[in-house]
Amino acid sequence: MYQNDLFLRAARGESVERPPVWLMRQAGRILPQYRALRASLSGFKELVSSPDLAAEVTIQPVDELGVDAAIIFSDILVIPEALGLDYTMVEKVGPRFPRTIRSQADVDALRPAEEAPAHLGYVFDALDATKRRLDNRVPLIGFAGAPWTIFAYMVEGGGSKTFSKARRMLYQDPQMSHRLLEKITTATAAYLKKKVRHGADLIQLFDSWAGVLPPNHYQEFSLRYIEQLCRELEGTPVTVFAKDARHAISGIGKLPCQVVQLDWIADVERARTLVPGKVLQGNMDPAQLYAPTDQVAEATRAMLDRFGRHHIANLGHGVYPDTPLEGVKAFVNAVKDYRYAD
Ligand SMILES: Cc1c2[nH]c(c1CCC(=O)O)Cc1[nH]c(c(CCC(=O)O)c1C)Cc1[nH]c(c(CCC(=O)O)c1C)Cc1[nH]c(c(C)c1CCC(=O)O)C2
Repeated sequence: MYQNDLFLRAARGESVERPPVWLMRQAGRILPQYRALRASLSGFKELVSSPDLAAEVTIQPVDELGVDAAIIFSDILVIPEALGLDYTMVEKVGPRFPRTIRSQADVDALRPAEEAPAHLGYVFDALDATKRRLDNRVPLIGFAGAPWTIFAYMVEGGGSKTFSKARRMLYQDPQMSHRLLEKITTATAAYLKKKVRHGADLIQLFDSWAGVLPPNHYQEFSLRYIEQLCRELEGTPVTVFAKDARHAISGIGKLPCQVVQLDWIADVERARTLVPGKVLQGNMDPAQLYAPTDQVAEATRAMLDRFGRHHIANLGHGVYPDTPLEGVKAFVNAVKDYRYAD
């Protein structure tokens, strides 16, 4: 079906000749083509909501870097927006929500979860345009935020070091917290199923703020909703990324998902033991790509040796926007030149 299906074969746990490679945030400011297009637009949201432009930047890293998978250009924050909570993307600051969730009345004022996909037509159109233009060269990854991470943005109103407003709500009103998480989960499940119908071959769930929750709260307010999403997506491979959640790894190992993304702090040997039978994705330190290119290549080979088989090469988090393109290419090419020993 695909000219290059290495990524999907590896994600299904098949034995492949070398690990596939792609980078989180590969469609973005590391590419001069992206920066040029972005400069001609009013902002990030115009790019996200214009299907042809989103398709164009989705494919740029496939052409420029030769990665083994494309990831649809979008953002995890389209879900709160579809639920009726608008955000703005402030240059050099990040996302800001002018209105946040503070009470049950705020939760009730959101749109019904079932209606969310009807407000996300531009994402499905972007998937359609991307599939046409990719012309079966490589598979396409769809994604969403994990419910806890979306909850954190909706309550906090933006990024935060501590997410103390969001965490306070878990202690002060666990019932209401669950109602909001249920709503986010229902909307996300409907959205992701529709992404699959529009050609997403694998779904990655980003729990970027997993690391601020203690183990009991991670189980109660995050993992169970991720598990629900994995179950609803049965038949489609799912990758789970719980960033900075060292304690969560054994719980994630029990999820009905196929791939587990590791951050760059993670201990690969420990993860192998605690996540038996799953494919691991990751986990080069994004800062490693600032090094001279021969060192990048050497560090990449060392990482591939450490993981062994059943691995998808990636960074431990999104590529930093000011990473030199030579460093990114040295990483991708070192993986593509690698062969498993046996
Ligand atoms: C937390 C989170 C967000 N968005 C996302 C996450 C989870 C991953 C992670 O932990 O980083 C996910 C995301 N955001 C974006 C993608 C596109 C696909 C890809 O990986 O290439 C993906 C997968 C585009 C984007 N999303 C954003 C950009 C930069 C906007 C620009 O070009 O001006 C891109 C390319 C903006 C964004 N979006 C978000 C933040 C905090 C920011 C600001 C930080 C920044 O500027 O890099 C929310």
